[in-house]
Amino acid sequence: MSATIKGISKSDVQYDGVALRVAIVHARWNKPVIDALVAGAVAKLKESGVKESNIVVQSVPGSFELPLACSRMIAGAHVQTSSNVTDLLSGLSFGGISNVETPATAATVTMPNEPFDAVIAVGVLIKGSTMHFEYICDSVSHALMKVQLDTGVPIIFGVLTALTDDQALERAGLGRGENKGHNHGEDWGLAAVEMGFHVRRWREGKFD
Ligand SMILES: Nc1c(NC[C@H](O)[C@H](O)[C@H](O)CO)[nH]c(=O)[nH]c1=O
Ligand SMILES: CC(=O)[C@@H](O)COP(=O)(O)O
Repeated sequence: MSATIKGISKSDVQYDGVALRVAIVHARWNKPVIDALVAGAVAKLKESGVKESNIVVQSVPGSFELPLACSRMIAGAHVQTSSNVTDLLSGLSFGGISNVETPATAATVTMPNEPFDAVIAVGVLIKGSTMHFEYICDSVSHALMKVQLDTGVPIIFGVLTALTDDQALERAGLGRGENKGHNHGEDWGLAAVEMGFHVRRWREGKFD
C-alpha cells in the first residue's frame, strides 16, 4: 500500500486536556469496530490529560440516533442535577453498618453539572444492498454539523461511512490482512481535546 498523505500531522502544540469535559456518544451497530474506535478515542483523551471522571460515555442503537443524543446530552449538561440525601446515603454504610436509616424528609442536594467542552459522535455505517446507507450517512452528517453550530459545542465527526466491512475494520486498526490500518478513534480523541481547548480560549477572546 503506497504511503499516504492522509490525516493530520502531529501538532507541535500539546493541547492540555486537564480541565476539559468530553462526552463520547456511540452507536452499537457493528460493535467490534465501535469498541475499538471508542477505546482509541478514550486512550488519546487520557493521554492528553483529560481525567477519566471527565469522560462521559453513552450509547444509542444506531448512527441515526447520534444527532439527537448529542443535542440532548449537551442540553442536559447544563441542568443542575438534584438528589435527596436519602438516595445519596442509602447505599452508604457507617462502621460496617449497612442500610443506615436516613431521615424520611431528607434535604435535596443540588449537584452542579458541568457543560461538555466537546462531544465525539461515533458510528459505523457499512453499505448494504439498499439506499438505506446513503440516506443515513447524509442525514446524520448534516444533522451533527447543525447541532454543533446551533450549540457552539464542537462535535467531532466520528462516523465511518464504509462501503465494505474491511474498510471499516482498517479504519479501526483491525484490518484482516497485512494492513491493520489506523484507528481513527485516536484522531477523534485528539481533535476533541484541540477543539475543546480552542473554543474555551476563543470564548474568552484569547487568540495568542
Ligand atoms: N445499518 C446501520 C445502521 N442502521 C440503524 C440506524 O442507524 C437506526 O438505528 C435505525 O434505522 C433506527 O432508527 N446503523 C448504524 O450505525 N450502522 C449501520 O450500518
Ligand atoms: C447502513 C445500512 O443501513 C445498511 O447496513 C443496511 O443494509 P441494507 O441496505 O442491505 O438493508
